[in-house]
Order: sequence, then structure tokens, then C-alpha cells
Amino acid sequence: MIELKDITKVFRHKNRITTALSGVSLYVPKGKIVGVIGESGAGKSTLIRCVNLLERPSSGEIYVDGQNLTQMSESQLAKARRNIGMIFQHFNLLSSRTVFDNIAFPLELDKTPKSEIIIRVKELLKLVGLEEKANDYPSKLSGGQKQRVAIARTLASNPKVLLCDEATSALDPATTRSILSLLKEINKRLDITILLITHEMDVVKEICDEVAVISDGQLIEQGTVADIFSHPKAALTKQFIASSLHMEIPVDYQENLVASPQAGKHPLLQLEITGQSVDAPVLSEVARLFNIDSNIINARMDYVGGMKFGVMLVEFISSAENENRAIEFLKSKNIKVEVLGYV
Ligand SMILES: Nc1ncnc2c1ncn2[C@@H]1O[C@H](COP(=O)(O)OP(=O)(O)OP(=O)(O)O)[C@@H](O)[C@H]1O
Repeated sequence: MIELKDITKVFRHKNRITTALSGVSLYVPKGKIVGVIGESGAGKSTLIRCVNLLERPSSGEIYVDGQNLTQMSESQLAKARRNIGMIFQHFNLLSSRTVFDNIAFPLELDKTPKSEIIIRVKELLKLVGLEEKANDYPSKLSGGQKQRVAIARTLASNPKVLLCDEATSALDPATTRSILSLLKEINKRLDITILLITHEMDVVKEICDEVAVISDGQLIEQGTVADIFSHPKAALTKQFIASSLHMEIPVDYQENLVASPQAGKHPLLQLEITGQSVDAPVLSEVARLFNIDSNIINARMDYVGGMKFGVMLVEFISSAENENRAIEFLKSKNIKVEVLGYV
């Protein structure tokens, strides 16, 4: 549905040249949700703005729904852009218009008859769960409600593609989850393909089918979310994943934690369990084989791209030799083991 072919974007400002994107190729299949993740300044905004030519690439080609946007005249482009909705971090609502009138705006520009506008806006208000707020002004809405209005407004033109530019970055975690689940519903119910950019792996984990990692203007890794989570290659990808699987160590454990082995102390481990190991009874195996008492401090099961993913903080209590043998045993079962210290 979206294809970026060898996109390069160079900004020239006075005598400074910035290469924001360098040879970026990305394929977004119809009906999928694809995320591009990267740190600040990596080129995410430039990339997503190139898709609808808000930013014209210096070289390369952009295809949306089979049409080459980079070769279109302005009037052809204006028409093609109706298939491409976009939502932003700061919502971009018109403050002098009510919720209803904000959503109606693109339909008015399109000269849609008034009676049709009323029916369509009511449908959209229902879809985003804001029927009660139709006559309110944006200043009276929460961030999450504002983003719902922005989503309804962009859906008014029946786009085939939705571009999300850090759409949840200004929202708290609970509101973020509700907006992400609305986006997922839109993707499934309306068959709208979504390309989003984010700096948070949790967003990718929550709704994306595929992910690409951008660093310094280049895509350094891409694949299905399940694959990337279970076999990340680039150091940056590993860093993003680690941040999303991170588990807080409880304060009383933190106070007792030391970096190297000590008599009377035992290893505190973070285990990341994927693939076949998820359903294997590994803790009872280490208990049996190495006489380990496991003290589970925190544990969570995530579903990432349809794959089960377990993370656990656990203290292993036995002799030092058995503790080490148990750790090696877990590693041999493809469990990622990190010794956080000794408690
Ligand atoms: N209009 C512009 N003129 C000059 N340089 C620009 C322009 N827009 C972006 N850049 C530069 O291009 C690089 C990529 O910026 P971009 O905004 O795409 O990154 P980003 O990953 O979206 O970052 P952030 O998450 O902080 O928004 C940066 O070095 C930035 O300074």
C-alpha cells in the first residue's frame, strides 16, 4: 500500500547541509500496521512527511496504492492525498470550531451536501466515542479526546492510509493505550493501512505488525514485530526492546543489591523467555536438576506480534556452583539471562 524506494532527503540551510534520510526503502503491505522507531533526530518525522510529500524527497520514489506520488502534478497530488490521512502529536484542531465542525471541515472543503455531512459526522463521532462532545470546543477536551477528534476528522475523507506522527507522545499511558486500541480497531474494521512513527517500543509492541528501526537517517533493521523482539540484531534495536521489557527492582532489593558475588548473597536475574521456552517448565527443571529455590519477585507475560513473551525477575537460591550451572542451563534453552546483581 505504501512503498518508499531509496529515499534520500537533504536539507540545505545557508551553508549547512543535513542528510535527514539516506537511501531509505520501506514497504507497508495493505491492511498492516507498520511502525518506524528511532531516537530523537533520527529522521522519523522527515520520513513520514515524505510519504504524503509534505516534505519532497531529494531523490527516490514514493508509491501509495500503486501510484507514484513523486511524479505527480500538484493537482494529481492533491487528489492522491485524499487517500492519505494524517494525525499529529499536537492534534492540530481548529480552536474556533466545535468538535462537530472540526470533523465536518474536510467534508465542507470537499463541498459535500450539508445533509450528508450531518450523517457522516454523527457516524464518526460514534466510531471515536465522542457523541456527547459534538458541541464542545477543543479547549474543553482532554488530550485523548482531542486526538479522537483529529482521528475522526481525518477519517471523514475515507482515506486508505493513515500516517501517525507520534500520535500518542503527548498522552499519559492509559490514554495512549485507548488511542492505540482505537487505531487498531480502525485498521481492522475499516481496512485502513497504518504507518506510524514513534520513539517508544511499547507503542510498537501494542499495535504494530511490522517494525523498522531508523538511526541517523537509515533503516538499520526491519521485520515482523515477533521476529524483531525474539531475534534483534542491531544494538539500538536491543536497547529499544530492553527499555520496553524493563522491570523495576523493588526498593528493598535495590538497597541490598551488590554488583559482584558475595558470601551469603544470591543472584538476582532478569529472564526473557520467548519461543518454545515460554511453555517449558524451566523453573521446576532448575529446581530439580540444580537444587535451586526460585524466589519470583516480578513477572509479566506480554503478547508481542502474536507471540508470547515472558519477563521475570527472580532470585536463585542455592550453592554458588549450582546457581551458575542453572544460569548456563537456562541460556542453553535460549532464555536471555541477565544477572542484575546479588542480593
Ligand atoms: N526543515 C528542516 N531544515 C533543516 N533540517 C531539518 C529540517 N527538518 C529536519 N531537519 C533535520 O533532519 C534531521 C532529522 O530530523 P527529524 O525531525 O526527521 O527527526 P525525528 O527522528 O523526527 O526527531 P524528533 O523525534 O526529535 O522529532 C535532524 O538533524 C533535523 O535537525
